[in-house]
Amino acid sequence: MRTSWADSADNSANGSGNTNASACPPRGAYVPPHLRNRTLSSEAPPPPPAAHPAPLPVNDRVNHGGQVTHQGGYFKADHGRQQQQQGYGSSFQSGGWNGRGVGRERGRREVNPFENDEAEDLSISEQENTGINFDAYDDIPVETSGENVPPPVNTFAEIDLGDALNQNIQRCKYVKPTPVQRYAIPISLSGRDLMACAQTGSGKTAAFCFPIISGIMREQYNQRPRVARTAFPLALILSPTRELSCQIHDEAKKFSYQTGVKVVVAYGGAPITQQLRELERGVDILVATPGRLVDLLERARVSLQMIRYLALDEADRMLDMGFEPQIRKIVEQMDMPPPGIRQTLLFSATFPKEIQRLASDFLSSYVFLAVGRVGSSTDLIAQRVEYVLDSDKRSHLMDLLHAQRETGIDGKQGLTLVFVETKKGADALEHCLCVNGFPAASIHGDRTQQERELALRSFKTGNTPILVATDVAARGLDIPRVAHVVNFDLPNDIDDYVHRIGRTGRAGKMGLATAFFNEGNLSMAKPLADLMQEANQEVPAWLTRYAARATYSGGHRNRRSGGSRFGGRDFRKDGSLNKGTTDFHGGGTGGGYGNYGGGYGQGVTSAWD
Ligand SMILES: Nc1ncnc2c1ncn2[C@@H]1O[C@H](COP(=O)(O)OP(=O)(O)OP(=O)(O)O)[C@@H](O)[C@H]1O
Repeated sequence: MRTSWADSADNSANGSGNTNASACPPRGAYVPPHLRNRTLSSEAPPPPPAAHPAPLPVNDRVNHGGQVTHQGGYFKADHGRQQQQQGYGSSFQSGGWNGRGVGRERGRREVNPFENDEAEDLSISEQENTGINFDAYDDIPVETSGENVPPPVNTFAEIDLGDALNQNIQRCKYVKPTPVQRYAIPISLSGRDLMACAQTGSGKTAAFCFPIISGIMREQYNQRPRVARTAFPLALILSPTRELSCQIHDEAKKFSYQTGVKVVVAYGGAPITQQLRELERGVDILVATPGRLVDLLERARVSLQMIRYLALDEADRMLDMGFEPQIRKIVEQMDMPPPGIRQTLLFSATFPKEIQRLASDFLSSYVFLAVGRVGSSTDLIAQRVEYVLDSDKRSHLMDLLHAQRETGIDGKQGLTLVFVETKKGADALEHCLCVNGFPAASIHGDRTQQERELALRSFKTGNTPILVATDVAARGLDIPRVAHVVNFDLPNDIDDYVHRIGRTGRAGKMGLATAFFNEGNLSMAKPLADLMQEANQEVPAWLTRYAARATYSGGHRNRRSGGSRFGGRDFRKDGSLNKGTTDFHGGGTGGGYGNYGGGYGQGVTSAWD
């Protein structure tokens, strides 16, 4: 009989299990708490040096040539920009598309992307999406700004996305739109540019995919240039990591099944020949990482001249110092139509003002949408912070993992994602966990793409229920059953923390996030304490003292200094750029929101590829 990993930890501690355990250095040799006779040093954090007395932290192109009308149950937009593009008709036939072959991808039988879902135990797949707790969203504050913002919808039925897409929404078991979808879909369908900031795990992928797919279905794009071996996609979706691009591709394929809209993915680390072959077979929506796309553009295998929709997922990350030059090259220096001709959709859970300012170069008379409280730190994610010395982190982590054996979800072991700062640190921790009987895999930028995919698959399936990761896995990844996120090493930036913990507590489900804090994380004390307080989490008194100390010593440089009720605030409202109007929706009690930090601190880019 196969024993569980926690059992094998017990066995190894008893000397009967893992023979590799002896290979681990003495500090790494794990002894479960019940077999030990000592208390953890981390349980009683040393008080910080006397702090200065300090108060405790308290708890436009609007009408771009067309009117948006609400006709017969769906939004119709007379996009002025479409008329500027040659060859774009607009005879949307509800439920079908123009000249697109149902069930065929340019002569090939279309693979049913729902096949695996249907083969799965129905009760599980039902739980995944229809089990979403929409009540958790009732009290969510929403802010829109910009001129003539189209009104939100309450149901998918209110917007005619087309029969084929509607069927796919049903196949996905999406019963009603999430808050970001309620607002973003009508805004995008009306043809407006959009900067959307909404909590992690709240359904942003569908929020930008549905309008793109529906738009392509509804219009005729039959006059694409014919240049041998060059692909002319109509939509480009960029994301910062290979894994996220693959995930968006998988989702987009489900949403576009039998619509005739063809989705292709291109990302680095994988052989380019296969991707070229796919592109040659035709592409409507290209999902890509920036590096591989630049390669394809330079080889003239892709032209952006027909791009009608540009979406940046994790847009703040895409426009920070690591990626901005590549993004500018793709968007501004190649042959992509300018803002106002193409429609641009930017999505993230975090949007620092400095990045908003950069992003506005890519947009035309856009709507800003903020949904939900800061980042993902809603009540759905229970946040804990523990004082743990660097030297105690491994044994403390193993204690947490050991304790989890007792608290499986629905009789199943939940998955645990452990974030570390460096690639070497990831390797070392994975090794230590494995030799101590905790089946772990790791993922970081020094791994081959094959190794990365293998690790992710093994984690998703529960074969290795622990994944040690750098920030390469911090954003966007939607892995069901991630019950616990451990910040073994805290990031230097509170926004990175928001994205990391957002790998749990997704789509209305509960999750747990534990952070190990020590003197090395002083700059995170105040933003972390503020964030936890805003999310109604218990802030340990010692963290409050560190936060006060950090404030007084000037150690706090994080960008979200003021705290905010929203994941971001429209930077246009701060200065002379404020031409639009602002609407607030829902959100329960008042309290307004403070400044969204401003300033853009240097991000840690080393863990990214
Ligand atoms: N309307 C809906 N009803 C039920 N489930 C939904 C709905 N929309 C999306 N989901 C599910 O919610 C989960 C999270 O969605 P998604 O990955 O798009 O979140 P996100 O907002 O992009 O998160 P992140 O900020 O981490 O990238 C997915 O499993 C998705 O299938």
